Amino acid sequence: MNALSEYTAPVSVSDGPIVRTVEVNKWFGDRHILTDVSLEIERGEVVVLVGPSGAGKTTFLRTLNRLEPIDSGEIYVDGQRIGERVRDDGKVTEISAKALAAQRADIGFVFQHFNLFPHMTVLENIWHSPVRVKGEKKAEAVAYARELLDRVGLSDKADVRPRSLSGGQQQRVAIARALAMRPALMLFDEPTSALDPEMVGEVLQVMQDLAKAGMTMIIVSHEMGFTREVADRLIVMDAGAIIEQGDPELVFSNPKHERTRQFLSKVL
Ligand SMILES: Nc1ncnc2c1ncn2[C@@H]1O[C@H](COP(=O)(O)OP(=O)(O)OP(=O)(O)O)[C@@H](O)[C@H]1O
Repeated sequence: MNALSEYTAPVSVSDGPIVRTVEVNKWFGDRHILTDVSLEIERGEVVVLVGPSGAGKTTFLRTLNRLEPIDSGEIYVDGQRIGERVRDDGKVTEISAKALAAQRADIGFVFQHFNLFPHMTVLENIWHSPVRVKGEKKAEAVAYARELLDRVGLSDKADVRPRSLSGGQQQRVAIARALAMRPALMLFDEPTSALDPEMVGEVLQVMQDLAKAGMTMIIVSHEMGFTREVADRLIVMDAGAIIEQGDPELVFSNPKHERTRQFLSKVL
């Protein structure tokens, strides 16, 4: 499989952290799901987010591209406030659906279930959004889609339908599809947890290549071997809050929080 070494990040609009959240709070009904989550992620950083079931990891990822609106706090991606604008009088209002779609295009999202379009070929799945959403020229989008397919080791599958691929192959296509939008940031929500064990390695390899190529990544995963090798930072969430973070090896060997210790004893 070719390395993703030629990945080119889009031109950034700012020099600061690629992600900055300030005291983000989220409620579902009367349940407080995210509590004052403040976080900065640097460009090129690979962060793995862990925590027990229900800790709020998925919800947090979804707030980053506004799949979930927040109740209070601020979220900036590449210096831009996501989904909201602050009016001159200080009031916060939602941006237009079109402006939000443009912001979302900068954030690649890979889910547990790949949700490829079944009626399109593998190649069409990859170039479709850059043409439809970003207005790229078809010939260029197709050429880049072929390049990405090659980089995830699936050049020979360009013209087949997703259903004829294995789960691991489909997830690699989903990663290529997200990369086709030339995102500034990639979010992964348990990308290997729905796969048969023998498929996990090939997907993690693609993610590792991407990390080496300098992509900024936030990954929810319980793959601690991968985390040890690839992550710059491990963040532990519990009950909607960040309780601990740091170099994965240090957190593994010397967890500061009892809840971290309990969680790690189950996954290490
Ligand atoms: N749309 C929703 N409406 C109501 N409650 C929700 C909704 N989505 C998530 N929740 C609740 O929010 C809490 C956090 O869920 P979330 O999926 O973010 O946790 P998680 O850390 O990703 O868990 P897991 O590891 O099980 O995926 C859970 O208690 C969940 O039931």
